Amino acid sequence: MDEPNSLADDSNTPINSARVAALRILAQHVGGDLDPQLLRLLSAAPEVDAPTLVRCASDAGLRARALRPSWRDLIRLASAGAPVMLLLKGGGAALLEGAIEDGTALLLRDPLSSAAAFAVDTYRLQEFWLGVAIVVRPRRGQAMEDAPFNMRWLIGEVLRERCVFRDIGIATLIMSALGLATPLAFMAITDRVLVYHSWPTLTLLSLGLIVVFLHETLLGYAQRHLLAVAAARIDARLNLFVMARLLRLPLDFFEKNPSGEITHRVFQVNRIREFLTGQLFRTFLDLSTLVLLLPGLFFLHAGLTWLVLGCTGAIALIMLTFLPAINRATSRVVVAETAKSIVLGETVHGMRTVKALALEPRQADDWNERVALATQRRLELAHLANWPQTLIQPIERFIQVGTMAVGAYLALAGDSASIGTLMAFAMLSGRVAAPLIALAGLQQAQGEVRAALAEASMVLNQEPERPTGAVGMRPKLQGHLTFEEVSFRYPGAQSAALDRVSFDVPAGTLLGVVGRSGSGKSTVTRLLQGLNCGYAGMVKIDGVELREIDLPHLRRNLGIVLQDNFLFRGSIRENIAAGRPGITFERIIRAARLAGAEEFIERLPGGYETFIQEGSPNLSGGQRQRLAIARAIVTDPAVMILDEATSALDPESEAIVNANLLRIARGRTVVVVSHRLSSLVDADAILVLDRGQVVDYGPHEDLLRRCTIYRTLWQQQNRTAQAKRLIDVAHPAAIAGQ
Ligand SMILES: Nc1ncnc2c1ncn2[C@@H]1O[C@H](COP(=O)(O)OP(=O)(O)OP(=O)(O)O)[C@@H](O)[C@H]1O
Repeated sequence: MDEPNSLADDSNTPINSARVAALRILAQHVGGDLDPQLLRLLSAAPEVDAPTLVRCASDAGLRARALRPSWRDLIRLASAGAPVMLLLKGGGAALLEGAIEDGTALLLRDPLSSAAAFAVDTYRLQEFWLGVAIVVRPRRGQAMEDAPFNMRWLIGEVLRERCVFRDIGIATLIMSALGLATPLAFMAITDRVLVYHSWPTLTLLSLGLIVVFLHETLLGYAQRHLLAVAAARIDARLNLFVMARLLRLPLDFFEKNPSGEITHRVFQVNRIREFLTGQLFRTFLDLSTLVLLLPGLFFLHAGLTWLVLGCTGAIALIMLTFLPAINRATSRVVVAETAKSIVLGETVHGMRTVKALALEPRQADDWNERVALATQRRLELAHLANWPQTLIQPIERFIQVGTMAVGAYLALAGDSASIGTLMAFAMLSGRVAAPLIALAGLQQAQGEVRAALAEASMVLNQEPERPTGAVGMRPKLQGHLTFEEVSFRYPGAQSAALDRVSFDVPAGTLLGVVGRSGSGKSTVTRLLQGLNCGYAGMVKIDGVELREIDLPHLRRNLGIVLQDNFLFRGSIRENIAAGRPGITFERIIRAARLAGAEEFIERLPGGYETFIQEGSPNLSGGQRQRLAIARAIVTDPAVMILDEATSALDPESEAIVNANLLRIARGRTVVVVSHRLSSLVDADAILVLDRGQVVDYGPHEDLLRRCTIYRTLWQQQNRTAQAKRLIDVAHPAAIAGQ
């Protein structure tokens, strides 16, 4: 049996083999299936760290977590039989197989060998363990992942913390029992100490109260701490859930809905969570104290207790009467607030255009209008909500003060209640009424929450791009593209974007796609990326229908460059690697060189480590485009799609990209959508589309001869180019003639 250290230092196997093999074993253990292509990339990577391993497992739909467990945690994990990998120093890994019964040693196994597990104690482990463990758990049941986002689902999530809530509940009950002590002590002081001048009773009561206060303080701290922990955990889970749901939505959804509206709707989840763990939970906690307080009140004075309950019932009635109107007003506020967010999101997102077109006044007017409407709606709600509050206030005051007056009247009329009893009753009665009033108040909050839930579920309950858990085929792609009688209509569109489109492109072809605006060029590339699946006919890559192919696998094998590419915040190196695991720095440099980006990257002060801001304002359009090309080719994809990738570039940048295009195209299929036909002259074949139909397919010279649309487009562009040349020539002459 090899010592674990030797796993890391084995010079015959790649440095990451142990970690990759361990990940594969963990995934198999929980019924997962990792993409072999991804595993190959990982094996070749310079370092496979914990976040990379977690990401790979998550890519395969598994739930993985990196932990820093203590020895006791490791023993617990081993005893539970959880599939766990320990990361070793020097890049190695070991599998946690079990623990010796007395907890003095763990059983580890080499993932690269079939030899039996070996035992290590805590001291030995520290020598070669990095202190990090990866735990992989099976994906949740499909039904659970696809479960609709609704109140039931949310309550289920909240109840996952039921152990914490149980502890909080116990603390609350003890506190409410202790809370009875104060009024009872006052009662005793008034009725016994003051009446009989009893010093020993006073001392005893004082000591007792100090103990009670101490316990109350400690329990209060524990209660708030537990609640904060539970709320934070629920919050974290909700946030993960929201992102997971957002990421699985189809692109169509984001194109149809303004980003401000989506963000606003999604944020409603936080309001719902706050309600569940805040107002709702606290009300139920307070209600639970009634179990002790109500008998206490009845014990003190039954008649007055019925009076308090009667007043509380009246308050509830008032609130319920106003409830429907308040709910309607709340919905109107939510709609107005959403409309506000849309303008805000649009303005921030399109600030460049706003500035360029001097649209500030228009945006400001739009914003002012929406703010005015939202303010009006809020005022209407506040005005309406003011009524029940105004009506309730005297009843609340009566509960606090009136019961005292009624009690005094009863005492004068010969009732047996003592002054101390009345004081104790007055102190307790407020605490009984408050949760009952809050319960009625919940009804109002519930209306707001229901509106927020409807908002959030409009986004979170959208159909996903692909059914959850669907893992399709993962063939090794060569790049043979086939469209067979493909027809496609965008949802809600009047006419078809593609109409019985058929063509066949052998692997390794440089294919140009041309046509007038709206002819369906981009739609062809969208279907190839699996962005829209509701088409008729067949789209095949290497003979496999696209819908059969695993979507992440398909997209990993495609390199996409669009007209306007989004670069993320981070260094140039990170942007080219684009978070893909296993990309070496050499590959990044090679991709940058091939894309013609190397020369400008090296001139930047930080080179590959130069930081670019979101949207990359510190780069020119040409530089951004070359980076986008480098990002697309860094994984050496079988198919590259350039959709108007050079149309926004200046002639010099365009010339650089075009000069590299033939080099980039070597060994892969490249689909170039371009309005500039001159950049497609060297293409192996050109597909001419018009109104969603294939008009012709062939090399430039043939099309020029036989395809009228192509010839017209070519002549139009040549005429423009000729005119430009004439102006260039005429201009200096004109200047010279002056
Ligand atoms: N997301 C969408 N929703 C609805 N209709 C769309 C959508 N995208 C495109 N279309 C419509 O589909 C048709 C084909 O559009 P497509 O973008 O494929 O054309 P194109 O040839 O790439 O045009 P351009 O050269 O102007 O980019 C057009 O009529 C367009 O209006």
